[in-house]
Amino acid sequence: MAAQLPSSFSERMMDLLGTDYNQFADSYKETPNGGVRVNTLKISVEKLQALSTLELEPIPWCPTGFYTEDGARPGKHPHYHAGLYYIQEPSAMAPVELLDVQPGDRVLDLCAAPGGKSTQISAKLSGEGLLVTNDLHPERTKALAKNLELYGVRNGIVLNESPDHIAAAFPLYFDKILIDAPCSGEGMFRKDEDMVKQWDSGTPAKYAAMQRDILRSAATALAPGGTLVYSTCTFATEENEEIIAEFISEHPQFSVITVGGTGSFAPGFGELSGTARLWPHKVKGEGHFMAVLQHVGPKVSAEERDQAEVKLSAVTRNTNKKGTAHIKSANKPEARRGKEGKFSNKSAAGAERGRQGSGEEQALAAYGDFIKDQLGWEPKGYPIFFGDHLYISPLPKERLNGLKAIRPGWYVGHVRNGRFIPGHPMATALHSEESCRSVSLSSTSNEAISYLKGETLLISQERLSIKIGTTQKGYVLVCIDGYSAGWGKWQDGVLKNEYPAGWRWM
Ligand SMILES: C[S@@+](CC[C@H](N)C(=O)[O-])C[C@H]1O[C@@H](n2cnc3c(N)ncnc32)[C@H](O)[C@@H]1O
Repeated sequence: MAAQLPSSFSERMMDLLGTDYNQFADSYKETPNGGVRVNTLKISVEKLQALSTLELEPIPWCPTGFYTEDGARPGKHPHYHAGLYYIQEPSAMAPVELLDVQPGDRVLDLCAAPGGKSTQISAKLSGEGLLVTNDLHPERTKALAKNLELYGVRNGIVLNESPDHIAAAFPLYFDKILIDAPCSGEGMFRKDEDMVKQWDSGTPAKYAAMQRDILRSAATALAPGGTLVYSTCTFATEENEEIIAEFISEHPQFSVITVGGTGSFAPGFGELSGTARLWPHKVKGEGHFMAVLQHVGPKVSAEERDQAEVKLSAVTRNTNKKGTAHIKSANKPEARRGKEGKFSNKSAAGAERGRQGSGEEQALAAYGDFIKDQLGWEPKGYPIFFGDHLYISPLPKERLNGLKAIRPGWYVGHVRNGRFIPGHPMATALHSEESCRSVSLSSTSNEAISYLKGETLLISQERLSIKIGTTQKGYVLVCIDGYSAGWGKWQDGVLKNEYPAGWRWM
């Protein structure tokens, strides 16, 4: 690391670490470790290990994470463009492991951009349940949305909201919440010199105020019995143990689950020894802090919580003197809104169409034709239109009323002149066997890179995988080593490239 550590930072670290300080300071002479995390939404760890030319060394705290060797350029490989792995700092893979996400959970990632941890959560959800992923800063939500798309997430909603708005819209709603808090970033000094330049001795106190507010909002949105993981990439105790101690004293319904002192995790300081730290002089990774907070209330299933919300909203409506419902539609539980909109279910589709008017009805019909021909199966979820653009969402539209949704669900495409044009994110989330037409390009051939550069390819008819009863002409799912990367349009031996300009290989 070329930049000098600020002297007030070094003095504080000497006080904190005592005799360990010299070892800590020496770690700044070492090169930071690089890492990749396998995207198990698309490929298993074993298959990636067999396929990849990268030298992969396991990261102890993340079964899907691997150190990459010095000088490796994992971003310059077609596998990266097929979303097979996410490039992530090794310590940053730890918080989601501690959140213990299970398929079917409702998960909120409150401070999520650019999306490293959200993509990790999605992989653990395996397409079941819900991920609401959020960032306060509008510019940063663009990268967040793009990463969810690159990694093939179908059950994610991207918001650009303040945590208190989210808490008001989803009270007692989530099984798991991650707060990867904005922080003074001291743990990243070795990796990112800009963090050193932006730091002064007042920085931790400034962030502590934000962290306090974010934690309070998260406590409101967590369901009884739920789990909240709070993490930072900083060393300052005022952003770590002190914040957690204050939170627990204000919220006695939470307790700290002990992880510090187990495996690679060093204990937190003082009474908060159950919280965990990753130290750059003790593990191969940058500095991190994590606290696992458990709501002590009895666990209640999502369905029971929805039922309770229905009863509660009925009571509040009845006791409201003006006789009007004062729970905004954004708070209505799914149970009151019936089942998911389904194109094959005539009654549900009819109701949906009735609400949406004839333009959307026609657009849904065009979409229905497309998926019948291209997929032969129907994606699960609620259809949500933004103009001509269609999303398939894990939540009904009304659930998102009043919230700034950057992506209300899986973007499947748009309708132009009555025809459905599939979107790039639809392709990246499909497995080759889920598309009636596909072609696989080898990552070791020039073809894969030509495709990623946006070039037209010559592909003979024999190379297409076509399901019985499907015509050859039409949209083709283009895969790299068998894993989806985008669309092409095939006719008479020519594959017209549909890889979007903003995503191309440079
Ligand atoms: C440490 S970064 C998150 C990194 C991300 N979790 C990942 O793994 O890629 C913290 C994020 O919090 C966002 N942020 C800052 N203040 C916030 C707030 N009050 N509410 C929500 N997000 C906030 C920042 O824009 C930043 O993207």
